[in-house]
Amino acid sequence: MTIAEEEIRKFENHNCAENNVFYQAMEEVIYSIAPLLQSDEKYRKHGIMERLVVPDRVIKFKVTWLDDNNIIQVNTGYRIQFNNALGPYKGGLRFHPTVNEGVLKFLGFEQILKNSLTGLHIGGAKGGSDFDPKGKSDFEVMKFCSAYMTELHKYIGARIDVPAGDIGVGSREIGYLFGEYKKITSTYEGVLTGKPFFFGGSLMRPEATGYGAVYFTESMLEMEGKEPLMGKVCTVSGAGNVAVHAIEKLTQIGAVPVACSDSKGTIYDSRGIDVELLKDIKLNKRQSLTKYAEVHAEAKYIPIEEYPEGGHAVWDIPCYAAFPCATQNELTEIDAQNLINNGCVSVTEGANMPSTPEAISLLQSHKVCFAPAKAANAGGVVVSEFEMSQNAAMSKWGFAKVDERLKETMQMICKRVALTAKDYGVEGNYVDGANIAGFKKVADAMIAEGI
Ligand SMILES: NC(=O)C1=CN([C@@H]2O[C@H](COP(=O)(O)OP(=O)(O)OC[C@H]3O[C@@H](n4cnc5c(N)ncnc54)[C@H](O)[C@@H]3O)[C@@H](O)[C@H]2O)C=CC1
Ligand SMILES: O=C(O)CCC(=O)C(=O)O
Repeated sequence: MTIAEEEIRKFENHNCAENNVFYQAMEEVIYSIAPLLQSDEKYRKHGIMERLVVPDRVIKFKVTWLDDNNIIQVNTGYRIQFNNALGPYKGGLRFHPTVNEGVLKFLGFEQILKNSLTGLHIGGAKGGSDFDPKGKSDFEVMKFCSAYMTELHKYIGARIDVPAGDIGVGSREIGYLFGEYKKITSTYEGVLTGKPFFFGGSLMRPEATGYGAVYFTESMLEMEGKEPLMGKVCTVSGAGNVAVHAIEKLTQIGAVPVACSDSKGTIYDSRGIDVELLKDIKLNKRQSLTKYAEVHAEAKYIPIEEYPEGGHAVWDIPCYAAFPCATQNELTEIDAQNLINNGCVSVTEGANMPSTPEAISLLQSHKVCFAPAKAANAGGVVVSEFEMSQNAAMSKWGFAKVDERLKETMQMICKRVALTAKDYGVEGNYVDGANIAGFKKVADAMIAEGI
């Protein structure tokens, strides 16, 4: 039995229906770090994996709120504080009907290693609720956020745990959450990141994840001796915060992002996505992507039901570089095969774990440059940490400073991941490089801090 198999066997009890995505994330990490466990016995001796896969605490609570018809609604709220060996717990909040403990454990676990890769002092956490903001009025979202914070405020603080946004949580929700925290605690502190700029947010936090994924890709392509993105056709899935800003940065650097998607369908616009229109439809008005095709008749809208099951229309559009920026396991083996058949050279994960393990193996075996989420989408949490620094110092950084530091950090992460992969005999494998480098730093801190 190999070390990886031995380790995976220890954690078989985590493999149940609710934990399937958590188990998927954990299994990938164990396979990647096996050479490290083999070469340095201290990690097993100190039971690092055993300690890392169990969150420090899982906070689960009832959220009761009144809808616009004065009917009582009940949701479940969570905060999973996973690991604070490197700094205060840090990670987003997701509001989506699919949220459960298993999904948040996967996201929190990934966040530990992602935050470690940034080189900043931030631990890993994730939280959220099964509340669905879709179709709710602003007032209902506000009431839900207030009720959620009524419970959450007991567990967070600028030096304890600093939540931010994720799916379904943008600056509107962060604003309401911050307002309630301030009201309950009478404290004006950097307890949340992703705040609107005019009351303590950092410039560029909304753009950071998407921009960062593009910076990472440019760096990876250069390191792998591939042509840069300028002039190249790109495809992006999703149409939320990460996707829109990836499209915006691609457009700024002269690439041609031709596609985006939401849970109902895909837009293909061969002239390049009109990013201002997309922002207005998805980020301001929260409308369906069909509106895009109503304005630009030349663009094609492909409803999800018109594409064969098992694959996704967005990955069947020829591209040089693909950016999955929607949600977990949205890029399947069938999609990977389509990308390969169409000559795709690189795949960058803007979303968290958007590619299935089978898709990753296939892409890597065909030498497609593959940038895993925990490295490539770290830009969001990096600028969140910049926001924490600015709040702590009561200062404000200009756009150029944030952008420059974000770019530098993404380049540093890319280099560190590539060099780690090389050191461990898996040159070009950014998945293994990211897992080993991320794990090693947290593990060393856990050993140094004792049990
Ligand atoms: N917001 C951030 O700063 C960060 C977000 N992420 C990850 O990026 C991904 C997207 O997050 P956000 O853009 O913030 O969320 P968002 O709520 O702004 O947007 C999500 C988008 O994905 C679309 N979507 C959902 N399910 C889909 C599906 N099955 N097929 C196609 N589109 C689908 C939605 O319609 C929406 O347009 C998530 O995996 C999140 O965890 C990762 C790092 C930071
Ligand atoms: O900005 C943050 O604190 C967390 C962002 C996040 O949730 C993520 O990186 O997945």
